[in-house]
Amino acid sequence: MKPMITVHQLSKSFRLPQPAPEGPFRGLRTLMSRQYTEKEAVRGVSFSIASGEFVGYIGPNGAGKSTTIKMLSGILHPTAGEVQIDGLNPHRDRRRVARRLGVLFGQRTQLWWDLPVRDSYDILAAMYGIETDRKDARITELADLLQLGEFMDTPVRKLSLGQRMRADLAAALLHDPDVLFLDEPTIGLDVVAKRSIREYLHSINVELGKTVLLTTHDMDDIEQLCSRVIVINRGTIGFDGTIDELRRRIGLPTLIRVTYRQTPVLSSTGLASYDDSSLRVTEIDGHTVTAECNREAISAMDALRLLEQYGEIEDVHMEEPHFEDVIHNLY
Ligand SMILES: Nc1ncnc2c1ncn2[C@@H]1O[C@H](COP(=O)(O)OP(=O)(O)OP(=O)(O)O)[C@@H](O)[C@H]1O
Repeated sequence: MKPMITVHQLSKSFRLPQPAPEGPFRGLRTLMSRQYTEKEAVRGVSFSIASGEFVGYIGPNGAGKSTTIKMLSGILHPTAGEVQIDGLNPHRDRRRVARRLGVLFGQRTQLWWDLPVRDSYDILAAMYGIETDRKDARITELADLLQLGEFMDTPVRKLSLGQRMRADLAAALLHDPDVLFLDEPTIGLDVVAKRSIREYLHSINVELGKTVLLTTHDMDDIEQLCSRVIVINRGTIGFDGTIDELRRRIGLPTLIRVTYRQTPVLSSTGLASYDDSSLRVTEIDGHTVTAECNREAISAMDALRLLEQYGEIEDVHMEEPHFEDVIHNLY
């Protein structure tokens, strides 16, 4: 599939005034200083995203996510490297790229706070040069998809956070862009609103075929929505692949909890015989034994066969490592 977004050796450095020595008016003296330090926020980042992909762009605070997104959308000039959105350069072709891009910042709205939602769409449509007929059809379509009907005539400041996010999502989609940059679209939402936003995002990708780049600290968003994840840390890409590949790479163990019909013939001295890298018993509680299984080294079936030697198994429970824990290990 042809690439929709191409990023090649992208870098961004910020020049910061060097802090003045301790003393009175330190802040002011720092501002006046002619000495600078360079902060390399993004360092030689390269990736390519195909049309129709849904990609998570994640990393700890200060990793360089927003700086990358700002360069991708033409807001910031890179210090080095190149970006192409469907073959266009966001800095040289800013207007044309803006028509191809929809951007949602969960932390701040692009709607007019005191105006009814509908009026914000009118203003945005005028800014994008969308004709009245097309605009009306588009708003009807989006109101239907995102269920905006009940608050279309309500001022933005009176919306709940979940409603506001849906209204903002419609604003990002109004000009029918091919690519969406979503920055924390579920931030602050309760579980019900989160679920509905995730469903909308899924259908925007699957039904409308939009290419989506999602930045979030919510690992459930990533796990439920993204086919691929790119991890940035201290300005460089640490991982680019599927969620399964990421799990395998981090190699956190699967937990197997086995309940035997009788007390298993497994004493604390017996633990040692399991204690290799593939299967390690971590707890014995009455009839129940918990073991950590390294799925790279041993299959779940073989692990169970091993555990079967110690009694007749009544029940088995398996727990994959939480994605949040996987990511914690990566950061
Ligand atoms: N305009 C700026 N001037 C100076 N430094 C900046 C500027 N913008 C970002 N930085 C620095 O660049 C680094 C990357 O910041 P960025 O906002 O891209 O991180 P992030 O991954 O989006 O973080 P978060 O998850 O906290 O939003 C940080 O150290 C930040 O302080």
